[in-house]
Amino acid sequence: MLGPRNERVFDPNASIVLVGCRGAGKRTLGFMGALHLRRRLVTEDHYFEKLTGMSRGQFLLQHGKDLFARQDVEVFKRMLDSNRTGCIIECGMSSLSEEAQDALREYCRTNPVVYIHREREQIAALLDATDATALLKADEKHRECSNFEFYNLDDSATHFVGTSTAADSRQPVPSKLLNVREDFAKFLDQITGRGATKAWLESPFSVAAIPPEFRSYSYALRLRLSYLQEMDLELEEFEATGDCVEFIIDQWPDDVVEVVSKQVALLRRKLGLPIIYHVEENPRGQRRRTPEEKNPVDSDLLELGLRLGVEYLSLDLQRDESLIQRALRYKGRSKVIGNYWYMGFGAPPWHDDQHLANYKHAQSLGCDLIRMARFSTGDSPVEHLESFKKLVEQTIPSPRPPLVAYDFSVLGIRTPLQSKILNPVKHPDMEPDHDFLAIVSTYRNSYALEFQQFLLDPLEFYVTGSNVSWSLSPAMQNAAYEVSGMPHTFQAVTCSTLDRLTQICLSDTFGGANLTAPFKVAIMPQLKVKSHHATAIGAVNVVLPLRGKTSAILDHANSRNKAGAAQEFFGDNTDWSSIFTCLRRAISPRNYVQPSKTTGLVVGAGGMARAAIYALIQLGCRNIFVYNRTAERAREVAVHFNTWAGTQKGIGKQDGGSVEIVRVIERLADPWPEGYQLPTMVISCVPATSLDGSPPADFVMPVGWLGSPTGGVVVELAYEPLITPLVAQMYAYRDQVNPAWVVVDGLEVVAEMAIEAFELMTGRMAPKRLMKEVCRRTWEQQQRGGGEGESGLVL
Ligand SMILES: O=C1C[C@@](O)(C(=O)O)C[C@@H](O)[C@@H]1O
Repeated sequence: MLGPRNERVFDPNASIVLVGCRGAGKRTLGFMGALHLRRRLVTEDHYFEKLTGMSRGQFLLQHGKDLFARQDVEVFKRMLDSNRTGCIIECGMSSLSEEAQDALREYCRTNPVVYIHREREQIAALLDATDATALLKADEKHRECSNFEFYNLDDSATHFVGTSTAADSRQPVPSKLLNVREDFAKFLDQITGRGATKAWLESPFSVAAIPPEFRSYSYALRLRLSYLQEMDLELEEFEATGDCVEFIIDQWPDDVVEVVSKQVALLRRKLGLPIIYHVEENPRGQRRRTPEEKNPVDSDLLELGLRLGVEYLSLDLQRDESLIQRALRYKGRSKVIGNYWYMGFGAPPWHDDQHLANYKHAQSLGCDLIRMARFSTGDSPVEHLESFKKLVEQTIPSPRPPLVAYDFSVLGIRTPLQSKILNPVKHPDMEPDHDFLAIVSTYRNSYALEFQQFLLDPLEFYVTGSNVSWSLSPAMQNAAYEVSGMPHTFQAVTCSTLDRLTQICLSDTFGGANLTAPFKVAIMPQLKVKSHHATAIGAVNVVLPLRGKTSAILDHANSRNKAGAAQEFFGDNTDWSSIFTCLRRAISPRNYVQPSKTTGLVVGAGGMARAAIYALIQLGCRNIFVYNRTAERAREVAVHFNTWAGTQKGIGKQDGGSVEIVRVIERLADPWPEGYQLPTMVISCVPATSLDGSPPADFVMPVGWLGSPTGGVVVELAYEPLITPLVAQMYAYRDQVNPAWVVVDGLEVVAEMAIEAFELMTGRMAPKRLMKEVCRRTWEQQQRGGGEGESGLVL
């Protein structure tokens, strides 16, 4: 039997329609979505005016209610019809009419129509009290004429992941709506199917590039709705405790749709992991339900998960046929994990033909992954499961859906590493409680076991360059290895010759290195593979050994954390991406980049300045100015990027000629270049201490360049001292003149670099909060004249 046709895979460029109540945040999300996907934003009000030549209010006054209603629906339909691709369409009040809803239902066949909603109390607070009840009631209809939904979680539902020592009262405030922006971008990437491909093309070794089922080992953190509801959990503490999270719905409160949507939004925001969405048929501790009672409820809940755009839907294939068919028809771009659970005594042994038949059936239904778990009473030696896995490999030609299979008993799963992928794990603080997998290991312990069983090897990692003894990276990386269960080591090694660097890299236990001067550019010719960002910048700061047995990148990526000979290396650049992350986090909605208008200023002309320019380009900025004490070097950098931009589709000319997106400012005394807005993004990449006998740059902004009425962001890369002349100037300016300036200090950026380097080097999510804390703590210890950062080796 074949699975039903998937009804919700649309052309990736199909316009996305946003519907929902007034006050749900459609306009803001529409704006953010259009920026993220680089699409045109069409709003109903604007479209009405464009077609009729007057606003809706004016039309109503002039033509009366009946004509207005007819006109409104006509405009609505035309708006949908003439903008079928390449847009984000924000619907206004018209979507409350029946005729418009019919049109939306029709549109759902070809395009994503997203119902935007948020906590009812919040909407009610925004609306006129008399309106609120009626509007919210009418709003419920939107669920029936949409095919996706996005729960617009209040931004304050997450606090900024930062540190809290006294010195931090000056920490940058994250931009308002940053969380919402990131959640919505992730949602759009999922429903358009562009997320994984984009990550893979840009940086094939990044965590996001390789889905958990394609990693050499991966773990799913089990989180039950009942835990989340009953326990007062700080979800941030679940950071980096799995490769994905399995959200298990095991109770049905009255407002279950609201509760589940909100939990999915919270998990997405706070854990940042792919979600496996599972609706449990017979949860322990709950009353047994009749099939008539449970099938419709569970079927609706499965559909809700798919509407919310979860990455994986877990579907029990021993359930009612119509429930299975409905989920498969609606699957969209979510991957379906087809499950067979044998939970009681008398489960067929692994060599029973039933299991292979089950696998084939799940495959024929179109499942993307297949999961089989079997209650075992000592009747099933480990070898049986292993032979079953081999049988699948030998009899089913590839590509075949990845298999997750394990034995479990009343004591939990047999061993944490039974299945290679999506092994269940729990959070260390969590009681086993009423989980049928009574005991499962934690992520850390399971991962540590991989090393104990020699599946992975302890490796040596480095930060190296001519001046690294004070690097904060060893403290951050070693702390991260410790909490992640990795027996690796990370040390600072002062070295300045390529020969010596090559010697380090050729060791069988070399895991990877962070590079600083003088290697970032000099190493480029020696690298077999580079990310395309590193190629564009012309510099790398992360080097990894390539130990795959084949030339496939996936094979190399999955050989991380393993020792052995490596002759070839991969290079990437986390300097630009960490600056990019810090800028994006700090920029306010009023200063969102508008390519033709927004201006950026980069101070310096070394490797870091190149990374900063590239970060600005990636943010969409096309007016970038560079100032450097030696203007000649700034000119070289400008030529590099202008030539590169000329070869890029969407940035420069199609003929490959040079385009001027980077320009040089010769002197600080010069007025800001005429015809350009004052800068709203400033990145200083010059040292604030004296290096090699030359005087410190001590850069401060000429006051005349600081006049942006909407303020902006200043990113300072130096952190010796932390309060550089520029940071001090900006604090004062912010306090006395314009509070709309945000200052990001050097520790914030260097922690972000280390986080991204950890993920590239190990393929695992970094414990971000911990690394940020260790960064500040180590820096403070160094200031007091001691601490971990000092212990670099000199070679
Ligand atoms: O600039 C930095 C920071 C760093 O030098 C460190 O010490 O952690 C490591 C470099 O790779 C990175 O480019």
